Amino acid sequence: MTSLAIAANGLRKSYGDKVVLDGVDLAVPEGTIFSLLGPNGAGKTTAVKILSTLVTADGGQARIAGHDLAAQARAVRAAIGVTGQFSAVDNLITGEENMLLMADLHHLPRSEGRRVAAELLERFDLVEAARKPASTYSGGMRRRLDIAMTLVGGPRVIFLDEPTTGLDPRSRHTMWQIIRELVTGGTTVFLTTQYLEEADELADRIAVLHDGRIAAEGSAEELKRLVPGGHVRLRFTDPAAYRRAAAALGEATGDDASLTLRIASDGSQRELRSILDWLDSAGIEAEELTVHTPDLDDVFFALTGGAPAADQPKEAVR
Ligand SMILES: Nc1ncnc2c1ncn2[C@@H]1O[C@H](COP(=O)(O)OP(=O)(O)OP(=O)(O)O)[C@@H](O)[C@H]1O
Repeated sequence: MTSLAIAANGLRKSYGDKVVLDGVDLAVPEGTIFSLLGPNGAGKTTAVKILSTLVTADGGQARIAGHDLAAQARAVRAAIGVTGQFSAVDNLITGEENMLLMADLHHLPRSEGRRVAAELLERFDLVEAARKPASTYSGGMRRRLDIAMTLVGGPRVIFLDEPTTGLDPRSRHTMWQIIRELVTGGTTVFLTTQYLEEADELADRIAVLHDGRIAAEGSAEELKRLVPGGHVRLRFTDPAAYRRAAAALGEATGDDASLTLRIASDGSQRELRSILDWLDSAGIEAEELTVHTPDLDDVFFALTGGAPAADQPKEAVR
């Protein structure tokens, strides 16, 4: 049986009369990436602060890496690393000095500290910048240094609070690669993000935080199955072909202006084949066939009651 790196029950937190967390349960198996997804102000950072012992919950319990959050806070702190909005990087000193300072904080012997720092600077592609002040680093370099510093203590659970917010696409992809590599060594990653795409890319399991509660939880695929919205779209250039298809396909919704038909479908090979077979046998030629499968945007907006996602085809098959 896989054990849980994070197990939380009924976490509550209010600031004044604002309820931020209203009974949050979490179960994160060891060696996996878990993503807590939510819009600005949903309470993601508050959850990270509670689970990393920085803030005390008003109610509920949690065990992190097997240690009770309230009774064994020191053991929890020794087992975790936290990076994110509250970066530990000191701008006035170099990247290497930041690393060595971290090694000192973890009471590593000097030679061991140097070895670990060099290894991590190399791993995070910071060797060239190592002797430069951190103030000269780009946003992506600073995040990499931040994570490298967190790894000095060999944490079993890492909290990454919005690790890619504000990064350009290239740095974001580098960060994703780093996060994936973290779990291959057995580390557990608890990631908060506002980016659905990021959760979809990285997370084994995703929880959507809304109104202080977990509105839904599951793998990206499981969450996508929660919302309807999958369809196939046929676009015609010949109005006569469009009308014939519309008349024959009773269940399709038509848009006369764009000569487009929309047919509810799960996008499976079987359903696509039957649509194509039907078109062939009726001698109707569609200009274009596109498949729209629900994505995390659809899930997120369905759960949080926002505006529906732009109705864009995600995958063209012909
Ligand atoms: N120390 C505090 N005192 C008062 N209110 C707070 C405090 N910390 C957070 N809040 C409030 O709690 C709510 C949740 O904040 P939190 O930072 O956890 O959200 P978040 O989901 O991490 O959002 P973001 O994506 O903007 O970081 C917000 O309304 C915030 O204003």
